[in-house]
Amino acid sequence: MVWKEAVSVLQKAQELKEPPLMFTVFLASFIGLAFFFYLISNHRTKAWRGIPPGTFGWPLIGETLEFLGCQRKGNPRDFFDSRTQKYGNVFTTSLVGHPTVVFCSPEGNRFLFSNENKLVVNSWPSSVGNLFRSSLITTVGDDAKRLRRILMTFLRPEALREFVGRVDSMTKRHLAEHWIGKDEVTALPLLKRYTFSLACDLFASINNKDDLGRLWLHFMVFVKGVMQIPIDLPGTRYNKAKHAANAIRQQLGSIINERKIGLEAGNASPEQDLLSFLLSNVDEQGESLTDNEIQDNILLLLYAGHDTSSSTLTVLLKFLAENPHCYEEVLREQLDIAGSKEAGQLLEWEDLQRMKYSWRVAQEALRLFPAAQGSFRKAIKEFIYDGFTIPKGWKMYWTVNSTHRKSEYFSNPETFDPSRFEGEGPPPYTFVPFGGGPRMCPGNEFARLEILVFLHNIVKNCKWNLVNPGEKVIVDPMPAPVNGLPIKLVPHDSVYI
Ligand code: HEM
Repeated sequence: MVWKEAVSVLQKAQELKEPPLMFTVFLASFIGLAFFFYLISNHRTKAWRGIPPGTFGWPLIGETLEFLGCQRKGNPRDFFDSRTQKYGNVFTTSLVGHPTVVFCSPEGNRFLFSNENKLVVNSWPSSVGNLFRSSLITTVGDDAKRLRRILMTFLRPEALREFVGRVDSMTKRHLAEHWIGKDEVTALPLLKRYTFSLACDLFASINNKDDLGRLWLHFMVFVKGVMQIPIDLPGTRYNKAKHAANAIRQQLGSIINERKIGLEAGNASPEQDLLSFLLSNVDEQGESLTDNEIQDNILLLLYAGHDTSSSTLTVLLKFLAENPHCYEEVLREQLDIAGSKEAGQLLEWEDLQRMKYSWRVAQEALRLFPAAQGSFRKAIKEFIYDGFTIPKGWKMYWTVNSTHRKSEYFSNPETFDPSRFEGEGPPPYTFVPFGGGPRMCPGNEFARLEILVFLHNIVKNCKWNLVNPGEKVIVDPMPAPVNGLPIKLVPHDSVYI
């Protein structure tokens, strides 16, 4: 943003015939200071004894712009590959204002996942912390364990199995409204709408069109500001996200108040959605979540839960169009399941367990285009890893981009091949789309549910062809085809919906 502002001042000055003196002084000072700090910061890595090699980049912003830039160009691995070639599988950089050590190997993943609360704790950039306040993502140690236990009462398979039929009927409605009977659709925006509506319904029974629409508008602004340098000035993505988060909290606050009344009067059920679960559940100390904690955690789950699944479904549709033999195999599996059901009978949890090939296809999509790129940790004490010192307080980052497309772990890594997940599957800690250890994604079963139910219903109805074969996929912040994946729908002769 600092650059953007400097460039816009520069453009304004260029419109004048002669640059004003103040501007010249400002620009010279800016460049001079930036260069001075750049030199200092590049030396700083050498000032610490025994830390992994690397550079800190620019003052404040470090190497964040290059890190984000590689993602937006569709090549998130470039940032890591260029550094691991120079420095090895563990290197130092500076991201979002912090010195950060990046771990780039299955051993590094295992180390970070298994040392949570012993040597490291979860630690997102302050932009994320400020936006999500008291939610799971910003808490560590016993507080995180407590929150996770409470959230898992809803997200664990035993609870989710009760919601499969509801997800199936919502999916059928969504397809009938937006896909079936259309010649051409753009997949990504529709899938975002699908996963967002599903999450709103299952988390807080928000299904009225006006409420959903209002929440959606705020959410689109919010999502863009989460992984940004936290410059809180009017007009920055981060500042807009803060305002959007407040509006979302307000909307959730009213729903919480209404629900409390409904639960007391017996007009709402304690099992109807996540919100009811949270209002009705107490931990072992007999405490339940405060209203603020509920708002923050629902905001987090809506954020973590809808863009990730819609991104995965979109790339999945792309791969199935590009690999007709995989599509045919998924269709065969899903028609087998459909054939075993009575007319009008909805899917059940046991049906999902039979979708083995379809899930391998989804895993292969998650290998090639993982929805989340990695996550941050912080050292709670100084320790040695692989002969290097990691100072107390420093950040660490693990990333899917260091293993998912490496030929050491995946033969022909660029080829879409779901069969690699047969049998024992990939070596441990190489395929990590949901992370691992105590901070592993708590929504993985929920994501599997949405993805498989959608796949079941779409393949039963149609095939599809890409309007733009070879459409590039960028990562901003999730993988997304640049044009949102327009596809031509080709209905089957018989309709199975
Ligand atoms: C394809 C879909 C998804 C992918 C690839 C994914 C991936 C991830 C990853 C990599 C993490 C970070 C783990 C770490 O810090 O080491 C994470 C965290 C998280 N995810 Fe997911 N996720 C998905 C869907 C969901 C869904 C559907 C939900 C909610 C229902 C969800 C909720 C969360 C939450 C709350 C966290 C923070 C956990 C913590 O800090 O302890 N995710 N996810």
